[in-house]
Amino acid sequence: MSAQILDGKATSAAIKSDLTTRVAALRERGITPGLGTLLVGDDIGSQKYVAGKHRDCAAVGISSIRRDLPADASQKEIETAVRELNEDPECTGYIVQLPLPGGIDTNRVLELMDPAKDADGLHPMSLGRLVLNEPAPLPCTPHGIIVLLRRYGVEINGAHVVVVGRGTTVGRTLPLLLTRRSENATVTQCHTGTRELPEQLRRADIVVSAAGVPHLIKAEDIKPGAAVLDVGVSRNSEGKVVGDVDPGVAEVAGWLSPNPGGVGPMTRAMLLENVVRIAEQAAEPAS
Ligand SMILES: Nc1nc2c(c(=O)[nH]1)N[C@@H](CN(C=O)c1ccc(C(=O)N[C@@H](CCC(=O)O)C(=O)O)cc1)CN2
Repeated sequence: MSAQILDGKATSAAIKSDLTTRVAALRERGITPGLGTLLVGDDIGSQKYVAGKHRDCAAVGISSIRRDLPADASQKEIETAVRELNEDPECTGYIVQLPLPGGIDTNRVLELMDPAKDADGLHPMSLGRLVLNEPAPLPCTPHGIIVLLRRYGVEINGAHVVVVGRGTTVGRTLPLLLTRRSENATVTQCHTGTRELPEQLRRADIVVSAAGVPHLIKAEDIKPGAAVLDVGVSRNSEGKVVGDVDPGVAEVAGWLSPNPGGVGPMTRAMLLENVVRIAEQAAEPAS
């Protein structure tokens, strides 16, 4: 058996094509959505991701606002850039690329963002609204995972999902989305401190690994036919991405997201979706 590939590249291309139409409709009404990014430092991965986000914007007709600061930028300089993005009328939604350099108070930076411009769903107000089941921009990677599973007809309703990882962008937030009534999954959250991880994995219908530990997830720990999504990013000595999932998993799983080419492109597509939705909502405020 060989797993069906959950192709994030192809799926995100289809989503971007729909978004192009929605952006054109906004532009016809004189509204130009603009994505702002704040990137601090010279981490190769973060630079690549931000560059990719702006390429995507150009492809769908969203305008781009880039603020890049050096790795030694102070807390105050970063906060000033956030305030400028809050005030910039051309920037209708923005993100602070994570992680920020060591020594920076990330939560303080995120708290300063205008929640009405939160394109990442990571502002404390958005996260609180998600917990409370209120409408909010959804965090891009978890949302992308759910859209990818749905596009390939993987049953989420009633599934037992094991999420490996406890970071804000995936591990903490994905269980919040999966346990909504609309998804109705049962979630076990694991992390690098979990004892007996293989036993947990073997019970899963869907495994999502975002631990950042190369080849942590082995074929012998996967239930035959399960869906496995690889969100882990480590880099080898040539700078190439190495995922959390061992290549042998392809022989046991029913579905597998490649890495690269799986969840990453979906993350970018969901960011565009948030930017477009924020602009549409601002154009037609709820009565
Ligand atoms: N503010 C945020 N910071 C970070 C987030 C986030 O959602 N918001 N998530 C990750 C990084 N990330 C988005 O910013 C991201 C990761 C991966 C990709 C992607 O397209 N990856 C490609 C491979 C690219 C490569 O070779 O490195 C793929 O998987 O095919 C896009 C965005 C942490 N920070």
